[in-house]
Amino acid sequence: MTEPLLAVDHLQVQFPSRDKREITVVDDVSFHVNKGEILAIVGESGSGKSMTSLAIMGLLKGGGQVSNGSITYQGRNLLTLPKKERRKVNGREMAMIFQEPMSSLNPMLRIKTQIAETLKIHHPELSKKAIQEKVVDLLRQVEIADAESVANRFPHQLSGGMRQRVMIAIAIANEPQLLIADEPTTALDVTIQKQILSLLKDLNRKNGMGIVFITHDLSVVADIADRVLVMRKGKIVEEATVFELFDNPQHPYTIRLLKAMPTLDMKTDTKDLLPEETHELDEFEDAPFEQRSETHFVRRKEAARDES
Ligand SMILES: Nc1ncnc2c1ncn2[C@@H]1O[C@H](COP(=O)(O)OP(=O)(O)OP(=O)(O)O)[C@@H](O)[C@H]1O
Repeated sequence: MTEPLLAVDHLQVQFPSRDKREITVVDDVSFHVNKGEILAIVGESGSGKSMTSLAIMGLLKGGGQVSNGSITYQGRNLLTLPKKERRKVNGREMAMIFQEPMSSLNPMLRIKTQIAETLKIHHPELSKKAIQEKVVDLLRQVEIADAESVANRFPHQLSGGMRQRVMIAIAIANEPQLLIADEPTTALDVTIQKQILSLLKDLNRKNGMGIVFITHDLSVVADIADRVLVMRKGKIVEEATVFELFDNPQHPYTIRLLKAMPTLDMKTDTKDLLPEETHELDEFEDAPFEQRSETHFVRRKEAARDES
């Protein structure tokens, strides 16, 4: 078997508490990401998804620490890597995007300056002209039409969707093999959300970039994931391919999450739903066709069947 891109083994993350006892927020978590794969981590708020990804990136704050386990990226344990080496990994080999791009963009700097900075850190040999060209090229890669003009703007002059595209441009600037996307579409409206998902899928296909996609939204999982981890209270309760998860969920928590998701597949199975949930389902069935994200899933399933 080929070596995975990322292997997380028995990861434990703890925070100190006032009474000096440690609070465990990620508990004995093990999983891997293969090259070119999209792995979704799904679970309710507080289940430990973000803490897992921040631990991978070495970005835990507020006293949070990896207290046990290992994180191996392309054969190297990131937890024991010297600081200088570790810094080289972030941004160059793996990158992260967040729900709110404004928290990562500097409001005082033009978009071109911010993208150029990332390029310069990892490629000091590039000339000014080469960097300028690469900035525009990156904006085009994230499907920004008027790339030259956008490069000259400040973050507040862009819409939320455009800012997320800029963040993706910064993340992919040095062609990382792994992108960690923490709820990158949650703050966006449905249409823009779909465009960003489709962009990430394209980048995954074209560049073979592995993606860890963190979300609480199962319709996003159905749309984008190859494999899924379900997290609850800091632990992984289920791991499956996307098709297995939706067709044959094993853990009661996964089943509960799926039941809370209005889908066409579940249209005929409403016996376990509360009256208000059935009402929501009725409303959903009246919703425009394109809002029914499960149709993507049905299409994906058909395509996978055709391929095999
Ligand atoms: N500074 C901190 N000190 C102690 N506990 C913390 C701290 N920051 C986060 N936590 C706890 O860690 C747990 C996991 O949080 P995490 O952000 O990983 O959840 P999540 O699944 O990503 O949820 P969300 O979708 O809301 O971001 C939560 O119970 C949270 O309260």
